Amino acid sequence: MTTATQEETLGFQTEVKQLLNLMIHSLYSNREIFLRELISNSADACDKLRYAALDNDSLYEGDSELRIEIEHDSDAGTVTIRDNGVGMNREDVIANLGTIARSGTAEFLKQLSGEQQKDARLIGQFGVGFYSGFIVADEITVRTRKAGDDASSGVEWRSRGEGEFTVADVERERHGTEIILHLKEDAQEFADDFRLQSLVRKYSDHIEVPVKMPRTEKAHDDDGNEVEGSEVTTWETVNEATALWVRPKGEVSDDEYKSFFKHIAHDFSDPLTWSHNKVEGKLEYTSLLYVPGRAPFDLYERDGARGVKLYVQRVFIMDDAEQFLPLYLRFVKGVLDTRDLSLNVSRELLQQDPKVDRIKSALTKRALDMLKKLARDKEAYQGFWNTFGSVLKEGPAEDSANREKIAELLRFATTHTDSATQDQSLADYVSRMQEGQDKIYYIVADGFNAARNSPHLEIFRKKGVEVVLLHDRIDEWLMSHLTEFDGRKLVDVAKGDLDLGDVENEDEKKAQEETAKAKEELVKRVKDALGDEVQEVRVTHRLTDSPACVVLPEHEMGYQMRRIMEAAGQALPEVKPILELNPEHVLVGRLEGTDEGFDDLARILLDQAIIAEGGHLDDPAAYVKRLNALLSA
Ligand SMILES: Nc1ncnc2c1ncn2[C@@H]1O[C@H](COP(=O)(O)OP(=O)(O)OP(=O)(O)O)[C@@H](O)[C@H]1O
Repeated sequence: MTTATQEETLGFQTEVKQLLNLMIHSLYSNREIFLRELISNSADACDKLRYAALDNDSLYEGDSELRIEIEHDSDAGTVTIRDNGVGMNREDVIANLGTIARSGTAEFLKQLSGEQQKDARLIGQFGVGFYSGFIVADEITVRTRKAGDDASSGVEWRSRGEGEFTVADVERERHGTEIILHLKEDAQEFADDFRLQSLVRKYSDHIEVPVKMPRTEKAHDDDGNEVEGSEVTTWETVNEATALWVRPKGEVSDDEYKSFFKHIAHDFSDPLTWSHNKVEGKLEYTSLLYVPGRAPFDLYERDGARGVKLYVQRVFIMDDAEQFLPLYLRFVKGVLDTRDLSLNVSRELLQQDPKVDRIKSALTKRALDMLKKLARDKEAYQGFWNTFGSVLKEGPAEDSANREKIAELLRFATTHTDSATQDQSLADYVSRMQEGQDKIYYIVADGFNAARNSPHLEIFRKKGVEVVLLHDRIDEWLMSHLTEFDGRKLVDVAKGDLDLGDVENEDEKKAQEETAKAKEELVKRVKDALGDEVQEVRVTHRLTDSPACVVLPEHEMGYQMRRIMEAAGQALPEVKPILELNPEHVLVGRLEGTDEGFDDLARILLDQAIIAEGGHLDDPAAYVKRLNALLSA
């Protein structure tokens, strides 16, 4: 008998209430996942107990055969999931089953719209865990006791999922957790042996902890009739119950790999690809790495979950061991099982162990190779790139040792396709380079159209020289660390002097020099008119349609990065642009012939060039006034 004392009723945290509401509604057609989620939690609880018991055997309380039991009562309409894992005390229960302690949750919930399909996708990204029980149950009872505590420290938690829950102290002989789902009227189908067994096989086959279900048999008399009262119940293991990564590759089916991914990543959708490796020799480890099909909700959260599930000789040590993969591969999920670390390893110890670095560098290579293989399938890779490309772009800055490998995996929009889709590799670009071209050209702007229509591209389009079009926030940062590819320099077309190499012939170069000479007087007048608004004025041949453009010195921080840093509150020293004039343009010709109003026209050309660059004018009203005066003259 359990006598409940110290009963108190508490409210769910607001986020839990919101999540419950939306989840029940939007996951209706995915209802069966509740079982996978609850089994996953139980398996984690068993893993945690095994780990804690390494130091203190008595935590097993004489019951070291870790297992999960599932039973149902079709008359009562209940399904029970029970484990002899680590269990929870009262405090744990209130914290774990009453709140969501992940940062970014509130923002995530704001994105949910009430539109079923969209929300189901988003909630899948978030991971619903324990609360998914309420998709099929209108009441849940949890009974639990922390391993090692007294039998009197059991806790009972009850809730109808409607905003509050009740906790009470109960006597509990067994440690571990029991979750009783009181099925909703329309979910009674789950109180069925066959249904439950097939769900366990479908979702939880590869979990190392055995999942057991009871089988009751009755004896039969000589006439073949069942003998009353002769029932014998045995607990049969329903799942395969061996750790999937331990099995040889050839024996694991794609479906098994996929469902294992869903277990470790708490993801609803299939992974894009995976890589399973057993390494022997100096380092000994088995790794199974996955690229998910979609981004988790906290991909850009500073403290978002990342890293692999770490095992030492098959014993679970920790989730999210972030020391084994670089930050730019934070989307990779997986398992690492090694003999090279001690079972007592902690997060702090991981940071000091040189073997960790060696494994990290090996796993990084594996992950990059896995992406390289994936890239052979253009369509699948595009899916990957659209989801995780901007994270991979952090790579060259973070991991200079693998810079070239990462560079091969990058995809860009370029003037070759003139489309915003980032689907061209640098190798594609190099294969199309013009005769005499020895550099890879790129432009960085705030948006795709600003990049594509930048005046800086005019000469490149005229000469048929391809330019990489960059506009992601990270792009300028990326390019500041990616200065070469395949022996070719990467050059920002909006910085420094224009150098088209041998794409221009000697005659053209000579003609340009002559024009520059002929315009020396004009250049000087413009510089005098603009004063220290600009650091230099010169004529250019990079323009065909525009009268002028602004250029930055070669090693200056670009406009995009400046704007991002300024928006983040960083004070930067002011930088004056170089104004370049197109000597062929009619407005420049007109400027040359102007005396009165020269300063205003020169100023208009400068302001326009800044606007075309995506920049902001210091005094936009003055610009409009000057322009209007000119238009109405
Ligand atoms: N069977 C269980 N035994 C012990 N603790 C449990 C059990 N089920 C849940 N918990 C505790 O409750 C916490 C919350 O569970 P929940 O499923 O909501 O989230 P999670 O497992 O941490 O995250 P997610 O499932 O999204 O990865 C768990 O982290 C764990 O500490």
